[in-house]
Amino acid sequence: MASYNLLLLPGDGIGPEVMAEVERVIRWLDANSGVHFETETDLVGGSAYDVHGVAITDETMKTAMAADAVIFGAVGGPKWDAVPYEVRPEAGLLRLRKDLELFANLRPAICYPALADASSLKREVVEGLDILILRELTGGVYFGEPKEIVTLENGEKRAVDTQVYTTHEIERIARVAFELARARRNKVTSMEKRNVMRSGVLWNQVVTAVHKAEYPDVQLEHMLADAGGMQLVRWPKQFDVIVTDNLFGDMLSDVAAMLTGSLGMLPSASLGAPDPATGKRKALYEPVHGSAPDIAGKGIANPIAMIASLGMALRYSFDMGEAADLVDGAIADVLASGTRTADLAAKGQNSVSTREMGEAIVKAMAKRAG
Ligand SMILES: NC(=O)c1ccc[n+]([C@@H]2O[C@H](COP(=O)([O-])OP(=O)(O)OC[C@H]3O[C@@H](n4cnc5c(N)ncnc54)[C@H](O)[C@@H]3O)[C@@H](O)[C@H]2O)c1
Ligand SMILES: CC(C)[C@H](C(=O)O)[C@@H](O)C(=O)O
Ligand SMILES: [Mg+2]
Repeated sequence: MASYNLLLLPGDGIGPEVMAEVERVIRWLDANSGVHFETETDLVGGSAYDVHGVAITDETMKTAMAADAVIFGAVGGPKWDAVPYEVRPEAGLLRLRKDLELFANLRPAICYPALADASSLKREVVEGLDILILRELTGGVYFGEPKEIVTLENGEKRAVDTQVYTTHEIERIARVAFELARARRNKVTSMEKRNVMRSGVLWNQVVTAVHKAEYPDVQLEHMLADAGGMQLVRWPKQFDVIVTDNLFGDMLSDVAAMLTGSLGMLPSASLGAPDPATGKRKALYEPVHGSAPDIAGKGIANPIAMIASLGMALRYSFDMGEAADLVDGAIADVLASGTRTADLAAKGQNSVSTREMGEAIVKAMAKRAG
C-alpha cells in the first residue's frame, strides 16, 4: 500500500483549530482510500518562538525537507508584535518557502455554486468563477537584499526593501503558468508594473519570450497590476491563470478571496521544481488566510480553505485525483445543503462551528464514496 509522510504545522491563532478538521479528513482517507498517511505534528510561528525562541527550529526544517508534504495552518498574532523581526512568527513560514525552494504558489479562487450570493459582488459577477492566481513565492521584495533599517547621520531612519528578479526566476514561474493554463482554459494574464519598476520590465520581457518560444498556443495578455486588481473585482471571469510576483500575488489573492465568499475559502499549494531523478517535488499546502486573531479560540473559523488545501496535496503531491475530487465534491455538497460557518452565513442565518463543518465534510465524503 502506498504510504506518505505528512508534517503538520498548525501554528497560531485559528491554525490549530482548522488543522484539527484537516486531521479528521486525513484519518478518514487513511481508513478508506487505500493509501496510508503517517503524520507528525510540530511547532511553527509564535508557538515555536514561545518554546524555542525562533519561529522554526533547524530540527523542524529537517523534518519538513524529508516529508512528502507539509500541511501548514497559519502563524502570527498580536501576542508576538514586539518580538525581534528575525524571529517573528511569519519568519518561520518564509524560511520554509525559501529553504524548500517552493517558488510556485497556486491560489485557486473558486466560487462554489451555493455561495454565489455570499460574495459582496453581484451574483452574475462571481457565479461559476474558477480562476487561478499563480504567485511567485521565493523572490521579489520578500527576499531581495538589502533589507534593513539604517540610521542616517542626521538621526533620521531609512528603511529599505529590495525587489529583485532574475531571468531564471521569471522563466520558471512563467512555464508553470503556461502549463497550468494548457490544462485549463488556455489563457495567461501576466501582471506587473513595468511602467514604474525595472523588475516589471524584465518580468514582461521574459514572460513574452517564454510564450513565443515555448507556448505560442496559449493566449497571453499583459496587465498592469493595479489595473489587474480593479479588473478582478469588476469582471473576474475574464481571467484563467494570473501570473504575478510575490507581493502583487499576496495582495491580489486576498482580493480574489472575497470573490469566493470569504477568506476562509481560499486554499493554496506551494510547489518546488520536480527532482530530475524521482519526479517528486517538495510541497507545502496552506490556506491563504492568516491566524485570524479576532476569532481565534472561539471555534468558529471556517476550515474549508485548510481542507481544500489538503485536497490540493492529494492532487499535486500524491496523484490522488479521485480523492481530491471527493474532498472538493464533499465541500460543494455541504455548502449546497446550507451549512455555513459564521463568515459565510447571511444575516440572521444559523451558523455551525469549525468542528461541525469538518464533521459535515467527512460525512459528505463518506456518502459520496458510498
Ligand atoms: N499563511 C499565514 O500563516 C498567514 C497568512 C496571512 C496572515 N498571517 C498572519 O496572521 C495574522 C493576522 O493577519 P490578518 O488579520 O491581517 O489576516 P487574517 O487572514 O488572519 O484575517 C483577516 C480577516 O479574515 C477573517 N478570517 C481569516 N481566516 C478565516 C477563516 N478561516 N474563517 C473565518 N474568518 C477568517 C479574520 O477573522 C479576519 O477578520 C498576522 O500576524 C499575519 O501576519 C499569516
Ligand atoms: C504571513 C505572511 C508572511 C504571508 C505572506 O505575506 O506571504 C501571508 O500573507 C500569505 O498570504 O501567505
Ligand atoms: Mg497574504
